[in-house]
Amino acid sequence: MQKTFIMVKPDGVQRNLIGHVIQRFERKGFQMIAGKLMVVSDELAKEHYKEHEGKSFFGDLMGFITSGPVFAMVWEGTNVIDGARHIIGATNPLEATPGTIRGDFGIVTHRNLVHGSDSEESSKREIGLFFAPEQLVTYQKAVNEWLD
Ligand SMILES: Nc1ncnc2c1ncn2[C@@H]1O[C@H](COP(=O)(O)OP(=O)(O)OP(=O)(O)O)[C@@H](O)[C@H]1O
Repeated sequence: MQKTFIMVKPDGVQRNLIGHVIQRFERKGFQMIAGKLMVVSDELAKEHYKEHEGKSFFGDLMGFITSGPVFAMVWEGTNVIDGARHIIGATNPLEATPGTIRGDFGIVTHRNLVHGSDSEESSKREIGLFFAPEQLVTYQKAVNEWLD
C-alpha cells in the first residue's frame, strides 16, 4: 500500500489545526499509521528541505520549520501521495483552491500550514528521516473493503 509523509507545520500547530488536518485525511479514507508531536532540529530541517538549499528563502524556511512543534505523520492508502497533495492544495495559498487546507486557512507561501511528500521517492526518504521502521503501525480496518 502506498505511504506518504504529512507534517502539520509550526503555524498549523499554533492555529490548532492538527485535529482538522487529521479529520480531512480520515474522511477521505486514508489511514494514519504513525504520528508524533516533535520539534524539528536544525540538522533534520536541512536534510528534509535540502532540495531548496541555496534558494533565497532557505534561511527563512529553516527558521520557520524549527520555530515550534510540528505534528509529523505517515498516512497510507491507494494513491495517497497525490490524494494528500490535492487535499493540501497549491504551495502558494493564494493559488490554492478553496476547499483545500491551504486554500481555506493559508494566506502566504512561507506559512502554508501542511507539508506532503510530492513523489514515491520523496515519501520514502522523508518517512525514513522522521520515523524508524518499527514506528509504522500497519493494521487492517473493516472499512477498507469499501474504499477501493
Ligand atoms: N518563494 C518562496 N518564498 C518563501 N517560502 C517558500 C517559497 N517557495 C517555497 N517556500 C517554502 O518552501 C516549502 C517547500 O517548497 P516546495 O516548492 O517543495 O512546495 P511544496 O511541496 O508545496 O511544500 P512542502 O514541501 O512544504 O509540502 C514551501 O511549502 C514553503 O513553505
